[in-house]
Amino acid sequence: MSEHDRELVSPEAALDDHAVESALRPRTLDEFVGQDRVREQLSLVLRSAQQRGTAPDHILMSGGPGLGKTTLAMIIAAELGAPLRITSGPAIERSGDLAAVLSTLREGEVLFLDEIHRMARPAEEMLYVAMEDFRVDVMVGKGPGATAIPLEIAPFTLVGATTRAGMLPAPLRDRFGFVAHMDFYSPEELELILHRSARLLGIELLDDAAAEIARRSRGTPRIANRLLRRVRDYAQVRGDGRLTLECARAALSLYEVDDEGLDRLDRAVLDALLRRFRGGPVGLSTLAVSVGEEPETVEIVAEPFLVRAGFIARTPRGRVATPQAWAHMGLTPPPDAAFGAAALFDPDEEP
Ligand SMILES: Nc1ncnc2c1ncn2[C@@H]1O[C@H](COP(=O)(O)OP(=O)(O)OP(=O)(O)O)[C@@H](O)[C@H]1O
Repeated sequence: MSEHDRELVSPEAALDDHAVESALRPRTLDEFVGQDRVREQLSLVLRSAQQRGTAPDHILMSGGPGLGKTTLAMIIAAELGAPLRITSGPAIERSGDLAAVLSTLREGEVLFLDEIHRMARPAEEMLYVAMEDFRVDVMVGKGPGATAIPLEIAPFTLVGATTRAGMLPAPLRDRFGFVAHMDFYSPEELELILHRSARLLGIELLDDAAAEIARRSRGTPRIANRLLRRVRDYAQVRGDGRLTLECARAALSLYEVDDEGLDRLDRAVLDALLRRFRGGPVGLSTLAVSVGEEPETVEIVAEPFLVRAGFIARTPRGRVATPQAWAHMGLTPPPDAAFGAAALFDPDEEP
């Protein structure tokens, strides 16, 4: 897959998208579309803390890329009227990196720690203490003579985000008072998001075009907004600027987003699963190698949607294609295809 293709269909943010993405971010909980349960729960956590005049509990958000975790972190800070500090797990390579952030927090500040599961282990331990006791133990000296000097820090609210809640060590997970599970968005919710974005970008988006783009956006607002921009390009260059159903269909097929919203990576995964592994069961790493991707990319970017859309089932023996996958790819399953194993599907189980 070329970089260009990946940029179009991947839920990961591409660099030049950031300016537009931040312009399109909802600023308040009321403007935030969908995730109704999370919104309601979060609103209670925030309001009650405000009434008590204390910092709210630490908040963990789990969910795939592009579902709105960063947006929600910004909204949390805005709703609390608190400053926001943003960092990420990979940026914290040593506990000293974390100590530098924690010791400069202001009272009530919201610290957004993206990809929290990728933080260095020693820093994790420092974070436990900071979250619970608002203290960091700064190590002075080395070897047997090293001493820990406790340093008080201002009470703050940690907002952690992860694509893999299951990978967080239990002691860290347990220190969050509230865990928000972000799910894929329904096509109706994505339509609302698209209309809102079109309004902000000054684009004339017709209802049936919005429905078409929403249906093909893999349940992900970031993808919906990105496809909207590509359909806009098409309408501008080849049409009269209005985003009609015809424009949407033509542009999406040009960019190889299929009827179900599957992109090149999704189709490569399905193709390998069906043709090479006769529908499975096959392990995730083997599947990833056969499409030339990291297992993490297949697991986080492609698989959740393929499972959700009913093309793949995760079974204790590996990934299995469903009859719907064979039909979608226009292939006939062999007589011994392992559909039966799909009955063992348990969404919480990691084969
Ligand atoms: N509920 C929503 N309503 C409207 N727009 C949304 C919503 N959620 C996300 N978006 C849009 O999608 C884009 C991506 O969202 P965001 O950056 O918050 O995702 P994320 O989950 O933090 O992804 P990543 O983990 O990859 O950074 C934002 O620019 C925002 O415009």
